[in-house]
Amino acid sequence: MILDNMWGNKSWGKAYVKQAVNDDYLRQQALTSLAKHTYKAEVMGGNLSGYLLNEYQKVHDALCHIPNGDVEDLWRRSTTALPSMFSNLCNDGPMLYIGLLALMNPSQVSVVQLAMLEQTATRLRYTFSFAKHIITIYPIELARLNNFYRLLDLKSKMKDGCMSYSPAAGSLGLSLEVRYESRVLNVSFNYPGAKSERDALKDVSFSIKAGQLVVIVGANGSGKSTILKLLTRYYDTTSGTVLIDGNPIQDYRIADLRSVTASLTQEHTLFPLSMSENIGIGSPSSVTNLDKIAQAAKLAGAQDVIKNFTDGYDTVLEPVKTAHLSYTGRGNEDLKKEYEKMEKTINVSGGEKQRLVASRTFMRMLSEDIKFVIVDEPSSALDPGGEYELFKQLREARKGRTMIFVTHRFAHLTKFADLILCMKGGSVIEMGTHQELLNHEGEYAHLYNVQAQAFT
Ligand SMILES: Nc1ncnc2c1ncn2[C@@H]1O[C@H](COP(=O)(O)OP(=O)(O)OP(=O)(O)O)[C@@H](O)[C@H]1O
Repeated sequence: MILDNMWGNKSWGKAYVKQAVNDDYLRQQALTSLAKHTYKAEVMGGNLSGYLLNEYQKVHDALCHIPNGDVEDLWRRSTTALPSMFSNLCNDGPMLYIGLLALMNPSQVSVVQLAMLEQTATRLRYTFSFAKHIITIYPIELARLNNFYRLLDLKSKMKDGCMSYSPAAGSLGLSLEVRYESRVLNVSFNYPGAKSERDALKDVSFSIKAGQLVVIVGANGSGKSTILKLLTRYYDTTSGTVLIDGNPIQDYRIADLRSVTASLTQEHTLFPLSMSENIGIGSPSSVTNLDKIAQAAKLAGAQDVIKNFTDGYDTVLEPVKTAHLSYTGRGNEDLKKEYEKMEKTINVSGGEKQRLVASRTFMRMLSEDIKFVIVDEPSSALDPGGEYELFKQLREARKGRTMIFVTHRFAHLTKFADLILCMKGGSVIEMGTHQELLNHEGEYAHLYNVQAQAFT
């Protein structure tokens, strides 16, 4: 009985399954999970922390600031009996004392004294209840909230620049629509803490004019993705300079650069949010614009994926854990079935996931003032027809913006490219157009012919 009371009230030793069904609570859990490391690149790259913090604050207010924990954790905290035993003692203790006193010496205790004592005891009980909240719940809640804010306020460790990158800041006489010009001069780079002797990039130089379509090709590990990371300032060069519109990339505010960049990489992932929010978050200011979301889904070929689910755009993907099966209930088949029914997850295939993620990038391209688009192997799970269509739509949605593709399956893309960079061992070994490089009969021609043969 005492153990039962101390360790979680009435559930001690019993088998049970519980589920949280409150929409606000579930959204709070989903938003909290976005502070995890797995989403870091996406949250940073999409400048999403402001939007997510705002959404978190809304749901936190809607829940009247109840503690943020998983369903079992919450229940235990609200029902653990030690504090309530203590507050009961406060209530009953004085009465017990007066009762004993009255038994031993009835003449010393009046009815008024009894009433006053009871009132005092009630007040004390409230005081202890409040103290219980402050002592046990509030610090935990505060720690979780702080953690959430800290994780979402993902400040880059790099020194930020102070120059804004706004449409009026163009240089080199470029038109306002196509101003994202990159020049990489004698750049070498090695990843911080990398064990390899070899630099990831070694004395690389090239120039991309605003509005060009560039394709980077080369073997695994040749440095293709690393170039994109330097051009979007996820890292600073070890030596050499990266210029954006004629200015060193370090001079610009990082958030400004991110705000004009749309990316689609293999690291992009789905969030535990609805399909529509997963797409709409590509442009937080248009997250409720369902027409635009549908247009973005269509461009990425995701509309059929969405139609497959009864709840369509409202389907919540990779939902958070909502149910709890008690330890003692694990051997109980009926309870287990009940639990599995409650905890069923929404699964999408790898290719469907890539289409949904690509919809987010299209959303960004449709709604934001994007100057630079990077695409890094976003289609490994798509069938060849799907990949061809996705690349075609991306090319067409480009509308004069600077765009860089990194892909191994480039045969249907490079003939549209203004510039191809062919990489090997961290260096750009050839650059030019498709025809120039074919005529050169070097590494690019070799890679191209290997791909072409596979389709003849
Ligand atoms: N975060 C990292 N830390 C340390 N080394 C890294 C990191 N990322 C990449 N590298 C190394 O840097 C080199 C270039 O990697 P990069 O990812 O740019 O190649 P890639 O050409 O894009 O390869 P793939 O075609 O396989 O995607 C490789 O030797 C790789 O092992």
